[in-house]
Amino acid sequence: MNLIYGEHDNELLQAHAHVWNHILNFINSMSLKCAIQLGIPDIINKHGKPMTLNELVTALPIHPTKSQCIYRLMRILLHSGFFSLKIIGQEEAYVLTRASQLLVEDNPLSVKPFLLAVLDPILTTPWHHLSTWFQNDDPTPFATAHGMTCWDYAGHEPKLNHLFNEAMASDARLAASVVIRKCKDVFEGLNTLVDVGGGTGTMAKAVAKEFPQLECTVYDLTHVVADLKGDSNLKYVGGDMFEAIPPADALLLKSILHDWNDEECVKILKKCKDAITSNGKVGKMIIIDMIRDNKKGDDEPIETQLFFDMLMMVLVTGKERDEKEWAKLFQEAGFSDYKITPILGLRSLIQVYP
Ligand SMILES: C[S@@+](CC[C@H](N)C(=O)[O-])C[C@H]1O[C@@H](n2cnc3c(N)ncnc32)[C@H](O)[C@@H]1O
Ligand SMILES: O=c1cc(-c2ccc(O)cc2)oc2c(O)c(O)ccc12
Repeated sequence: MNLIYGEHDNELLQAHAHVWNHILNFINSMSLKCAIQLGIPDIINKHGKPMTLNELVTALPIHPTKSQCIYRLMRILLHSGFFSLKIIGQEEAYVLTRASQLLVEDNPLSVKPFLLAVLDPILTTPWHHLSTWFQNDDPTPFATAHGMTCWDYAGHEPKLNHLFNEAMASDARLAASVVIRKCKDVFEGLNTLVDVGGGTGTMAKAVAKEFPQLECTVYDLTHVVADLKGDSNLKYVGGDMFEAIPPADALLLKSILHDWNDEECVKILKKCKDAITSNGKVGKMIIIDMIRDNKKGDDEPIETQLFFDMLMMVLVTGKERDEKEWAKLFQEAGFSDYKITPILGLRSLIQVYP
């Protein structure tokens, strides 16, 4: 190999930096996790005005020998856009950015539960098994790491069940607020709705509150709904969507189909079709999921889609699909038409008709 680059020195150095940035990329995630665990966004938020380094260090629950290191943690988080600096008198002081506002505990749309779930060792360990998984016949790197599926593990291990349900609930709060404001008409004229794989019911509760005439059911695995109590127009039912789905005018499937491979999705969709066409009625499915965009555009959304797709491969048997792939699933399960409404950035609401 020719190691004398001469006029290509610049490209060599750029390539070197590119490789190092990828090797060390985990430092961004881990620094952010540390800041969240120390409560830094909450402390700055509660301070109510820009916070100097001294004020921050004094407020933090850290050992005095580590005080000198906080500015280094803050420096990398400033660089990655989680905090910014304001000049107050002669001093610089930290303020939250839009990104760190989404990590504050009392923000109802907080992404903090997701961060704590995705970066928990239960969900990061499978990444260390990715190459082994490529060489064996396990269904997922999660199964290679833990010896069972993510769903079985959550059924046995309350910590994962709790982390996962909290994370999904935080996402459901965001989705519910947008869907109810922007797509109210989707629920009009319905008498019954089943939220298939509805988790602990955050989305269904919001819909049930907005539409008091609508009878809502949250249908999920028994370990997820076992201790949950419904109210006037909301109930919880435990069961397996691969076996049967309670009949309804409409079925909601939010972040469900991206968890499963094509064969599994067609099985679920056929059960959905049975549920919305029972008793001679013709209902619909309301899917909220990502539609992968194949066009080259803004770099960040493309990278986010690729990250989500890898997440679905490593933790579960799923994938993120483009419109053609979605249409193929609907057609194979016997549905005749669908309508896409883009609502949440990369995610869309898809109404699917038998
Ligand atoms: C990614 S979460 C989505 C939760 C909720 N729909 C939301 O978006 O907030 C997937 C859900 O599917 C449920 N699930 C997994 N396998 C299932 C099955 N065989 N039958 C019913 N629900 C299942 C999980 O327990 C989990 O609550
Ligand atoms: O780690 C995740 C994250 C999601 C997720 C994140 C943000 C959204 O807007 C929707 C979904 O979904 C997951 C999922 O469905 C799963 O089975 C495992 C992990 C994750």
